[in-house]
Amino acid sequence: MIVTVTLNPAVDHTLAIPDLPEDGEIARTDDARVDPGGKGINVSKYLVELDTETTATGITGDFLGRFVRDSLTEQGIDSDFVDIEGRTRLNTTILTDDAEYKLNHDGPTVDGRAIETLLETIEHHDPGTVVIGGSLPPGLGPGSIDRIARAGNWRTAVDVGGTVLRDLNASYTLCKPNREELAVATDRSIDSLKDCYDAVEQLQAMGYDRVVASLGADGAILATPDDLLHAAALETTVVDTVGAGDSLLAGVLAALERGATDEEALRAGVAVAAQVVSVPGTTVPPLDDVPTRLESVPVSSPEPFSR
Ligand SMILES: O=P(O)(O)OC[C@@]1(O)O[C@H](CO)[C@@H](O)[C@@H]1O
Repeated sequence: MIVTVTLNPAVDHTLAIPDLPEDGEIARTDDARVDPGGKGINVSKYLVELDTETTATGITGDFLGRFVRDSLTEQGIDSDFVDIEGRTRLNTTILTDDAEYKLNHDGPTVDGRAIETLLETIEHHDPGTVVIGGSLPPGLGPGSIDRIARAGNWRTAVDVGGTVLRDLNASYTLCKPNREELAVATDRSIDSLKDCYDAVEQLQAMGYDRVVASLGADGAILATPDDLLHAAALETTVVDTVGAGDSLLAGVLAALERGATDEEALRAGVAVAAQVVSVPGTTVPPLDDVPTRLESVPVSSPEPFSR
């Protein structure tokens, strides 16, 4: 069973307008939606659609926190959050005809004591894997992620920012950087796939057993202690990319949880992400046809890196 931890959840507000308004103008639209979000929560949403047992936990507060919890319950997603006095944030995505703007709030200040309550919650669910996803709210540092990773006999996977990836010290079974996070975590400029492979190997040397790198139109990489695999992205109509990395991670984890090979897991992740980018916000599209799409994901082992 996979417990996801979102230390800084969000209500995701997604609005579509043809163009951004000029200074002083009002743009009006009836094309808007709100979803419970934050990276760990999204992973749980996709895991449930992939028939994988999961509970979402983390730290919520006030009426937006209530919205997150109630919406997950309505969507049939098990959750068990620690409630604090501060207010869960509202993150906004504006989709215009030719661009995607994402505005993320810092979130409420969280006291380190909330982490101790959170640990009891995680332990209560007895997870095999804990996935910690998203930014740290003000008041918490990377040490709180290490604290969760070290607290139990579970595997810990992280989907966190580049500087946090660099600063973590506990043992991690997997991390999921995007291109920018790869660059920051390894202090490299990333201009080519070869740069990505080098950065991924550097992250493994830093102690992450497996690295799943989400590279947008360039597909994804899965590096394990034995293999380095690259999958090209599937052709799809992209509505927006919010949640793409979370769905890649969920697809990989769900497949590994079922005992799939690394290559099958990478194919599954890429197939799931292709479905998710074709719907707005962090809406969960039907994912039951993923098994039929696996063979269409082109996977290769980059020659100079074959292990
Ligand atoms: O500010 P963070 O925690 O890095 O990212 C939060 C967020 O942008 O990530 C998710 C998509 O991956 C959204 O649901 C959410 O709004």
